[in-house]
Amino acid sequence: MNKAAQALPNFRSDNVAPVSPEIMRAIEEANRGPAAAYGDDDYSKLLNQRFSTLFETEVTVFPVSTGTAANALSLATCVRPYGAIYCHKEAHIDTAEGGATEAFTGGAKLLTLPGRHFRIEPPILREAVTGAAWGVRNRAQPDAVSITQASEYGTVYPLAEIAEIGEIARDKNLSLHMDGARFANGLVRLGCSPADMTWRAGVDILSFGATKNGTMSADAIVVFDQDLVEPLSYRLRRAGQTASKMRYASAQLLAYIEDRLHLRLAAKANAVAAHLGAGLAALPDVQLVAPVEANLIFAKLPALAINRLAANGLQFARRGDEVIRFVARFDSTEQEADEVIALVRRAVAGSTTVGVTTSATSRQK
Ligand SMILES: Cc1ncc(COP(=O)(O)O)c(C=O)c1O
Ligand SMILES: C[C@@H](O)[C@H](N)C(=O)O
Repeated sequence: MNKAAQALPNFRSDNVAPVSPEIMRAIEEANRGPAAAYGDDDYSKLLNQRFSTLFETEVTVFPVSTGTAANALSLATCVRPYGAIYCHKEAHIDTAEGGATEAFTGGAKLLTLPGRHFRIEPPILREAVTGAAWGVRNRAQPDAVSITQASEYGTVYPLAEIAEIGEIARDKNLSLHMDGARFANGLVRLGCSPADMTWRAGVDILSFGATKNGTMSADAIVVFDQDLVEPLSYRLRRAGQTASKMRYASAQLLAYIEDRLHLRLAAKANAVAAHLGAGLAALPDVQLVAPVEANLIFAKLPALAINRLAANGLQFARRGDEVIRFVARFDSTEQEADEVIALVRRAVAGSTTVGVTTSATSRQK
């Protein structure tokens, strides 16, 4: 990448974020002398207690290294090989995890559903569940519902919607999984407690994302339904997700929830996203595809404009010809957002000029 492009703000993903200074200090602090392996260290032994306090109920916590592992192993623990999982048609478990859930469940089927604002709509779910081929041997049998909070398009489920989805799941004895890759961003948006956004609304198992929000490849699975703990523990080991030097992931996760750090970091990302989204929405020929409720912005603009932005080296993800995705991080700034707004303004103005030709490669996601 040329030097000019390197100087541009990077809103490609929260996955490009550095590790937050607080988390680096926690790693440094844990890096002293030998420590027991595979979760028997002093940091890992504190996880259940500290997370049970955070979630105001008994939970069991398993550090994992990726969100995909968290999702696939969570679902594998509550879904039979001949089972089915309801998820939104834009769900990450269906669109971007290489079939991990299908693999780790032993072949479960993802039943994708439409839904406005990129969220599962309870009436649509209820209709699908009610009309499922229950007991029909040649059809996958529903076992779970998976929702993403905040969603893949940066929208956030209101508590009442989660509770309604939880009720539908419970009525049909389905497990409810939450992909919380951007969990803290959702919490900040709602201003609610972790308990209210999970188990109180019926969530049985949570992919607790932290990597996008400041940790170093340290995510976790938080289990509310304690019947899932034992089978999950075996699945984690056989999947290579029981780290020998678990102290480093555990030290990070403890620091991440200490003194509301997770909320402080997410709040910074959400605030910059709101600023960037408002600035883009005010531009001619630019429309937001979804409300900005977390740290992601999806905007529709002329394909030529996106090509120009790519040609200039701006880092972003793309959804088709005319939709661009920007993701704000805990270390993003409003100044960087203003720079992107100015670049988009010029790109759109330039792209509407007749005869504009660019050889930019459009960058798919
Ligand atoms: C909504 C969502 N869920 C899950 C994941 C998977 O996380 P990872 O890339 O760490 O496997 C991502 C990706 O970053 C994501 O955006
Ligand atoms: C690309 C996608 O898989 C990743 N989760 C991101 O949001 O950047």
